[in-house]
Amino acid sequence: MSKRGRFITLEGGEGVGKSTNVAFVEAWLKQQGVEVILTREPGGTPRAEAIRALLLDPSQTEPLDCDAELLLMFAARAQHLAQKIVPALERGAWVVCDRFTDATFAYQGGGRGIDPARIAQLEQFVQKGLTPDLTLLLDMSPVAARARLEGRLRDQQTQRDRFEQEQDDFFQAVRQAYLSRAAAAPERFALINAEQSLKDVQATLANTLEERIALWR
Ligand SMILES: Nc1ncnc2c1ncn2[C@@H]1O[C@H](COP(=O)(O)OP(=O)(O)OP(=O)(O)O)[C@@H](O)[C@H]1O
Ligand SMILES: Cc1cn([C@H]2C[C@H](O)[C@@H](COP(=O)(O)O)O2)c(=O)[nH]c1=O
Repeated sequence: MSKRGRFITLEGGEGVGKSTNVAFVEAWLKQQGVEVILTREPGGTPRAEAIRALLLDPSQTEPLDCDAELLLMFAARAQHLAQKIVPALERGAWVVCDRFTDATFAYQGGGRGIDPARIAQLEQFVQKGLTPDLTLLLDMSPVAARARLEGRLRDQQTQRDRFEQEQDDFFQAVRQAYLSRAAAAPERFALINAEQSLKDVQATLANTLEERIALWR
């Protein structure tokens, strides 16, 4: 039987560079000879991506209830875990995921104000104890990150999704919730200053991966 793979997540607010750096982490791990599955949340499988579209769609006029939003996040996660993440880890592949449950604590907890104890109940119900081995938290000021995001939206000519339409105070609360979680679990989290140049962010990521992976050998 092959050894269980490792589960690495990237987290942070909007526009901090997760999509850019998740690809860097994948390439770095592949260079070490590891089989890597790159995925994202909400989404990662066809049915979970359908739930993502519902969650991000900015065109619906009917407001989305906060509890419904929370449950949809966990419904997508249950599908993603069952169809993709758990089978990959069990056959020994490493899974690199752009956002996971820390995003729920940050956005639905910090941003929407849902009691973290209720989120923790759903986490236990859906994940049954499965948590990431390493979480790379890309941290920067939401105001500076918004400027980056605006550039990307202009280049790609896309409109803001339902979360990207939130105001600065929402993203400040998201950032604080992420930082509190990182402070409470330093053995799992690595805090990365995302305000650096891309070259420096990626050098920090490579050093962090090297150090943390050495501890797993
Ligand atoms: N360190 C950096 N310095 C300057 N620009 C950067 C840096 N990292 C990423 N960018 C640019 O910032 C923009 C946002 O990056 P990216 O799409 O990777 O962020 P994201 O965190 O995935 O955003 P979202 O949460 O909306 O998915 C992109 O145009 C990207 O090229
Ligand atoms: C997993 C997860 C995500 N979200 C939010 C955060 C983002 O605004 C979107 C996903 O878009 P991205 O461009 O892929 O970052 O979903 C959330 O609110 N709660 C979650 O659990």
